[in-house]
Amino acid sequence: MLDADHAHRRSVAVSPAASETPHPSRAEAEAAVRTLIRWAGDEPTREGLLATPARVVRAYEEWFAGYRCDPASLLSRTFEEVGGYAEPVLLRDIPLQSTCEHHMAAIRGVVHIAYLPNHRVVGISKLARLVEAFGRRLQIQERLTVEIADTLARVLQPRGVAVVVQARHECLSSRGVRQHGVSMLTRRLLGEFALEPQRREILAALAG
Ligand SMILES: Nc1nc2c(ncn2[C@@H]2O[C@H](COP(=O)(O)OP(=O)(O)OP(=O)(O)O)[C@@H](O)[C@H]2O)c(=O)[nH]1
Ligand SMILES: [Zn+2]
Repeated sequence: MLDADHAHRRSVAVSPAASETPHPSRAEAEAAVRTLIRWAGDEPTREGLLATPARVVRAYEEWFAGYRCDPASLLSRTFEEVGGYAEPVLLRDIPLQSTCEHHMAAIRGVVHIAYLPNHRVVGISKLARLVEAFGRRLQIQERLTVEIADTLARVLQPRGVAVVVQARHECLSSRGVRQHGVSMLTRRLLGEFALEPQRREILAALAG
C-alpha cells in the first residue's frame, strides 16, 4: 500500500516543475519547520507548538497542490454542442490564492479569463481549476498569467484568449516596503483578442 508520502512523491514526479532531486520525506519537512520555529525565536518543544510542524506540512500540501496536478488534463473534456455559440466566454473574479516565490508569502487576488471558442467549449469549473493548478505553486504573477493563458490556448485552441490577474502580495504589505493597499495587474492577450478593436473590448468586458 502507498503511504501518503510515497503517493505525494510519485505524483510530484509527474509535475513539470519537479526536479530530479529526491523528494524529502514528511519527517524531513517537519524537521525543517522546527528549525524555522527555532529561527523565529520560539521553542518547538513547548506544548502549543508540538503539533505545528505536522500542521504546517499538511497546509503545504494544500498550498502547493498545484505541483501534483497536470493543468492541461483539466481541459481535456470539452463540449461541441454549443448551438453555434461563437461569442467570447468570460469568467470574472475567479479567486486566486498563490505563494510568492521570492518570499514564500501569500498572493491573494482574482483572475478574469475570456476565450473565443473554436467550435468547442470547456466546463466553466475547469477554468477555476486551471487557476488553482497554477496558483497553488511558488509563483511570480507574470508567469502565472502566462501559464494560464498559454495552457488555454494550447489545449483548447480557441480563436482568442485573454487573462487578467489582479492581486495583492503580502511580501509587499507585511514586510519590506510595507505598502498596504497596492495591487498588481498583469494580463496576456492572445489570438484575436490581441488585435484592435477586440483587445480594447475584451479588456473592458473583463474589467466589468
Ligand atoms: N515582478 C514581480 N515581482 C515580485 C512578485 N512578487 C514579489 N516580487 C518582488 O520581488 C522582488 C525581490 O527583490 P529582492 O531585492 O531580491 O528581495 P528583497 O530584498 O526581499 O526585496 P524587498 O521586497 O524590496 O525588500 C521584490 O521587489 C518583490 O516586491 C511578482 O509576482 N512579480
Ligand atoms: Zn514576495
